[in-house]
Amino acid sequence: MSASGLPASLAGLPFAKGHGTGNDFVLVADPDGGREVSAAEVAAVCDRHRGIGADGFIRAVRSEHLPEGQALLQSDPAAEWFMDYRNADGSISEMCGNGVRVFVHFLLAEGLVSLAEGETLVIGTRAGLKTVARVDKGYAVDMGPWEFIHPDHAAAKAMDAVVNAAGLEVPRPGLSVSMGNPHTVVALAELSELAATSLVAAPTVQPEPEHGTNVEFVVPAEPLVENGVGLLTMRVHERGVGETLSCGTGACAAAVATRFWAGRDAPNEWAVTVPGGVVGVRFLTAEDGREHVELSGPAVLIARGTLL
Ligand SMILES: N[C@@H](CCC[C@H](N)C(=O)O)C(=O)O
Repeated sequence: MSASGLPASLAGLPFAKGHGTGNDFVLVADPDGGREVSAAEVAAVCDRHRGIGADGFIRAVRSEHLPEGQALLQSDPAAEWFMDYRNADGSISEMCGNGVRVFVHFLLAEGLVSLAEGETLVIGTRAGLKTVARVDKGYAVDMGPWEFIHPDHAAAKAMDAVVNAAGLEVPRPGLSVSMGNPHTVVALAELSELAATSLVAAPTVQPEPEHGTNVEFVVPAEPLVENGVGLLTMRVHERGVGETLSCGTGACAAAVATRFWAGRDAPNEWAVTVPGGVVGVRFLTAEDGREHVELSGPAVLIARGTLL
């Protein structure tokens, strides 16, 4: 332990702090992959009282230095950089939608990549390759295809989980969706019900996806669609964190579930309002012929520093 109270192993480590719609991250550049971080180190840095404070910790490593990255380089040699993502408690997550935008913003600010208007950057993640472009108000990320988590999910079955949280009058039906990482989405009828739901403790989900789940409570607007865009308000309890101001993969899962519930005439474009702002979600047919989900939103860096 150093005098700062942080693990002594972290002393002298340069970092940046950033966020995407209030979902905040500590970012560290480790191009040669020599600076593995432990769960205890991540938890200490992300501690909001004794550390820098963040929902997640992101290490930028050249893909060639990680086994997961090497595998991705075989399918796309352009995937030079890998986003090594940890939740605030130190656990690993496969993917972070807000994080990947902030990650690219960080790589640009550090001069590690360039990304001109009209160009794209391919990033390696534990949920596969993600293609990122600059857009008007930030970055757009091709998040790849979505999937139902429960393999026995029948297309006719609108719900496949029962979710409970403090403040709900009765347990609610939910739908579990993978965006590379797990989500369970619950629709509520009223904004007042959303406000009354307590996310201090993790909601219970039955059956719970094998590796736990992030839980999104959504209130579809009435009317649902304005100028061709579906409108949702969402709060989220993130696996490995707690309630956060935003979750990019969660917003994608929320749009997937609500579009599924709304049926054939539901729009392909969505605006998801979270406590920290608004993110955009679009459904596109990609070059591989499959439906992909695109997430767009801002990315901000607020500070650079050195851990003591
Ligand atoms: N906030 C992220 C998701 C981060 C990972 C999540 N907590 C998990 O464990 O899967 C996002 O913006 O997608």
